[in-house]
Amino acid sequence: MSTVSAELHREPLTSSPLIEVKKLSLTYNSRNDNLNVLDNINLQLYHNDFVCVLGSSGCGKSSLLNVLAGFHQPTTGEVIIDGKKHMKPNSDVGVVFQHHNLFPWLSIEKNIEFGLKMKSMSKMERKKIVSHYLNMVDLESSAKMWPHQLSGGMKQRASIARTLATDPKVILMDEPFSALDALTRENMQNHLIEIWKKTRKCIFFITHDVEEALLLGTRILVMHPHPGRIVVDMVNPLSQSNKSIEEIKCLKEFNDLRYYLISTIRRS
Ligand SMILES: Nc1ncnc2c1ncn2[C@@H]1O[C@H](COP(=O)(O)OP(=O)(O)OP(=O)(O)O)[C@@H](O)[C@H]1O
Repeated sequence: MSTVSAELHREPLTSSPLIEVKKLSLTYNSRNDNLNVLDNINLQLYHNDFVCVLGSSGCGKSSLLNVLAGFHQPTTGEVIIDGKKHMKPNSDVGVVFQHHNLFPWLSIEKNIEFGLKMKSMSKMERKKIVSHYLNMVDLESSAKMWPHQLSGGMKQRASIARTLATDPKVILMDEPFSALDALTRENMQNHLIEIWKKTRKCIFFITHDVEEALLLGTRILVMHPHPGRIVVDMVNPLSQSNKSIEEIKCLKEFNDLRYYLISTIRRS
């Protein structure tokens, strides 16, 4: 690596972590085999963090996300969210998957409203929140449409709005744009940056795309496999830039970091 300095993440002086992962390991047990997928993961996530997670296929990224979501229990160690041990899925944690999981029998606005009904909110409150998030993801004119009438990018925007509407403390995203064409993907990246700037939600975002991580993340993690572990946890110096995506891609620093991250992933 030439000019790039991959600093370790430094704790912000002002806040305590929103999420703490302590000495976490995960083993999948099957009849014939035990697969040690995650080993000694220690991680702190803060309010305002946009953490992008990179690593070769099978290194355990989704397994880590599943533990953070509460879908899997760690074999050892623990996940603490806002001071409480996290044991099962709850409204503190929102998840956006690679393929949207909108209910096909509900309109877009009803999909976004769904989680709010679960929270027993008044109709007026629900209407206000749905309208706010429809506006944030630029889908006001599609409010009455059904999921099958929307493009792939619009469906993912609706999924993000539905997740945001319930006001989770953290949003976990598992390759949310990987099924989209290049142009839509770039559009979605711009949307997500804008949403993050407005909400400053803690986002944990898995991607295979090093450029995407550099364009979106305030922090970048790289995992290596066998067993899955974090080998890089760095602040992304490009996240402070006010430049456009196109301008950032032309920077020497962008290309140096890209080269550094790709070679680190390849070394696994
Ligand atoms: N439910 C499960 N039971 C048994 N093994 C599993 C299970 N889920 C994942 N694995 C295995 O755990 C390892 C890590 O898988 P995981 O999906 O977490 O990796 P990943 O880094 O997200 O991969 P990809 O980038 O290809 O999505 C793989 O060897 C996978 O086969």
